[in-house]
Amino acid sequence: MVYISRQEHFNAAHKLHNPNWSEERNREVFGPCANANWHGHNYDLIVTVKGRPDPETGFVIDLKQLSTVIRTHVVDEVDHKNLNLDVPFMQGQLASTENLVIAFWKILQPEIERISAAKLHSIKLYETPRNFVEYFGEE
Ligand SMILES: Nc1nc2c(c(=O)[nH]1)N=C([C@H](O)[C@H](O)COP(=O)(O)OP(=O)(O)OP(=O)(O)O)CN2
Repeated sequence: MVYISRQEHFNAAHKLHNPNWSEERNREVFGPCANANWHGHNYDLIVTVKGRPDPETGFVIDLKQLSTVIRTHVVDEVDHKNLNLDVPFMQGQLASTENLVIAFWKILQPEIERISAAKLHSIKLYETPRNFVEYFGEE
C-alpha cells in the first residue's frame, strides 16, 4: 500500500461566530477570531490517497488528476471567498478548520473514487503555519 499526497493552497476570509451566543460570549470564546469585520488566512490543504501502484503506469493515482479534482471541487469553491457568506457547503456551520476538513472529505471522497481505484486516506488543513487539523474520515 502506498500513500501519495497533493498539496493545494487557497486564501479565504472568515470569522468564528456562534449565532446563538451574545457578542460578548463570542468574543470571550473566540477572541480576535470573532472580529465582526472578518479576518483572513492563507490555507494549505494536503490530500493523501492510498492504493497499490498500477502495474502499467506505476501510479497509485495520477497526481495531475488528483490536483484537478481538489481544485475543481474544493479550491475553486473557497479561494478568495468569505467562508461564512459565500460557500454553500459551509452554510449553518462554524467556519473552523475542523468543520472545513469534514466538509472537504464529504466532497472529495466520492470524486476520488470516481477517477481511480485509490482511496482517500487523510486531509490535512493548515489554517496558519502553526495551526492545523488532520482528518481520516472517522465519525
Ligand atoms: N480548534 C480550533 N481552534 C481555533 C481555530 C480553529 O479553526 N479550530 N481557529 C482559530 C483562528 O481562526 C486562527 O487559526 C488563530 O489564528 P492565530 O491565533 O493568529 O494563530 P497563529 O498561529 O497565526 O498565531 P500564534 O500567535 O502563533 O498563535 C483559533 N482557534
